[in-house]
Amino acid sequence: MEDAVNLPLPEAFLNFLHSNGIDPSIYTAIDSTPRFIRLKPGFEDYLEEFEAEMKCKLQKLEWLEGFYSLPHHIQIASSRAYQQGKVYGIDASSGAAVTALHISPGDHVLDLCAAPGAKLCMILDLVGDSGSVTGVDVARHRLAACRTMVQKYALGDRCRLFVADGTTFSVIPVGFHSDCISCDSESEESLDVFKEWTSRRPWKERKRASRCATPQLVSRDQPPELIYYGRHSGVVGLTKAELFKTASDNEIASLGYDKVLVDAECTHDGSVKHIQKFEHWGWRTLERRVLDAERTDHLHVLQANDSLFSYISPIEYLTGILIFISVPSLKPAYSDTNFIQIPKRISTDYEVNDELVQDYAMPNTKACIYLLV
Ligand SMILES: C[S@@+](CC[C@H](N)C(=O)[O-])C[C@H]1O[C@@H](n2cnc3c(N)ncnc32)[C@H](O)[C@@H]1O
Repeated sequence: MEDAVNLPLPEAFLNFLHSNGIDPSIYTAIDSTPRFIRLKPGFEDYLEEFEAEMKCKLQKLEWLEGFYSLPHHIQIASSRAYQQGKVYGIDASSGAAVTALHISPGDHVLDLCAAPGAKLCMILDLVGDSGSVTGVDVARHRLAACRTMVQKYALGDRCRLFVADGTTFSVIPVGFHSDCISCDSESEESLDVFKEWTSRRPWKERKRASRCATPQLVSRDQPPELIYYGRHSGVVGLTKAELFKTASDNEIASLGYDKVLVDAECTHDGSVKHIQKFEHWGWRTLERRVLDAERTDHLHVLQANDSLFSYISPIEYLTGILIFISVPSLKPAYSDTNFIQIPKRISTDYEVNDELVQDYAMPNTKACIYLLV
């Protein structure tokens, strides 16, 4: 462990790392942070072309199908394979989280913190032609980026994207509407069925976007806003009333999503990389940008809400596994609620999957995947 006193990190951050037993040098050792790509299934033959173009050799990750590690300095965004949607930039930790969900073809998956969508794309690749993925995110601008990604990789056919707060989201899975839903009223609105989605943004959405000078987060009580749906996502042909109908207490047991992913915090390779950007921006700006009390309070409310309550809403819809990802974050140091402690509140229900964590964990980082079964 490098002598912490010699590191350029702000003192408050060093104290936080120290109290959580995290080696501070991982944040300054940019050269040793691993980088990964995933090949889109079916495009394995492009590996050699990609290596030749990037002038580097990729290392296959034996424990994670389709994943390869590459030298940290390689910028994949300029490669043809990336531009043509054959290669994803995605951390191995994200891949491990998705793998832990054991997704099978045909599963209906709810991704409650979906943007920007690396895991959602991987899940879409796994659910095949009979499953579906419902992606939800509280940040409209981030979910719009997710929509772009889903379209770039031509994966949107069985996908729906909702801007909504995951703690209150209650839209039922694809395919259950015809069995259980009866419209309350045959109003004109309810007869207005969803037609095939078009990339031309409706007038209402354009107006809303133009009103938002700053990125917008929706509030808990705002109704979900559908910003994308594929042709076979189960939306086309439904009325608005059918799509947004909430299940009754009796129906809830039979209307489960097969798997639910709650990724409110970054999987840890991601969070380490975010912090490392301050090596370029200047560590002094970490104080201003991240440790600023007002800003941190806002983040804390957002994250604490996720951490504490997200699993409550989806659990009603759950027939499979809920995976809850936790990583060390800045927030505990600046709030009363310690993020790391949260799983203890649900200690009777979870299993820590140590093996998976060890496979990809960077030294001294306490990342855990909690599986609620
Ligand atoms: C770590 S990122 C998710 C990364 C994503 N799963 C991926 O693989 O690309 C966390 C996301 O959670 C979203 N989020 C935070 N609070 C939320 C909430 N209450 N409901 C829905 N989304 C939320 C944030 O807007 C952010 O996009």
